[in-house]
Amino acid sequence: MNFKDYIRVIHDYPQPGIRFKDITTLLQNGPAYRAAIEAMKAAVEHLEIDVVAGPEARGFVIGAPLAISLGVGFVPVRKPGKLPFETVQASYDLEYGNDSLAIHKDAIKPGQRVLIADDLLATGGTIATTINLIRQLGGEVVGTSFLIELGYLPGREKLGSGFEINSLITY
Ligand SMILES: O=P(O)(O)OC[C@H]1O[C@H](OP(=O)(O)OP(=O)(O)O)[C@H](O)[C@@H]1O
Ligand SMILES: Nc1ncnc2[nH]cnc12
Repeated sequence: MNFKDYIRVIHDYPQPGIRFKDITTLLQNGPAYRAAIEAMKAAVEHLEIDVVAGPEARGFVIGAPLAISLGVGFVPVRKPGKLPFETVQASYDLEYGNDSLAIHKDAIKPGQRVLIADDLLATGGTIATTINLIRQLGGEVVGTSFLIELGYLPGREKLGSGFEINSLITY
C-alpha cells in the first residue's frame, strides 16, 4: 500500500510556509489505518517492547493501536494540567510554537523497554522531550516509530542515538 496516497498536504497551515501533513484522511479509511499500524508493528516487533508511550494528541491515535497490536500497555504523554497523579514535566519548541509535556511518575518502571510512537517527526522537539521524561523515570528507550518523517527537518539528529528510529512515510 502506498500510504502517502492517504495523507492530505495542506499548504500554509497553521502559518505561512508550513506544509501540514493531515493524517485524518488516513484515519478515516479503515483498511489504510489498519495497514499502517500493521506495517509499523512489523518494523518494531523484534525490539522486545514492554510498553508503548505516545504524546498527546496524535500520538494516541497511532501509539494506542500499535500497543494493542504488540500486546503491551500504552502510556499517554500529555499536555500540562491533564494528568491527575504526580508527574514529571518538560517544555520544548515545535516547527510552529512551543509546548510542554508531562508523564505520570509511576507510568514507567525502571528498566522497562519503551517504544515511543507518534504520527510525525518534524523538528524532533516533542520526541526528544518524551525521551528525556522516560529516561528520568528509568525507562530504556529502545525505539521510536513514526507514521511520517519530515526528512527536510533535522528531527533525527535531535533524537540522538542508542535506539531505532523507524518511519513509514518520508517527505
Ligand atoms: O517533531 P516536532 O517538531 O516536535 O513536531 C511533531 C509533533 O507535532 C505534532 O503535534 P502537536 O504538538 O501539533 O499536537 P497534536 O498532536 O495535539 O496535534 C505531531 O503530532 C507531533 O507530535
Ligand atoms: N508539517 C507538519 N504537519 C503536520 N503536523 C506537524 N507537526 C509539526 N509539523 C507538522
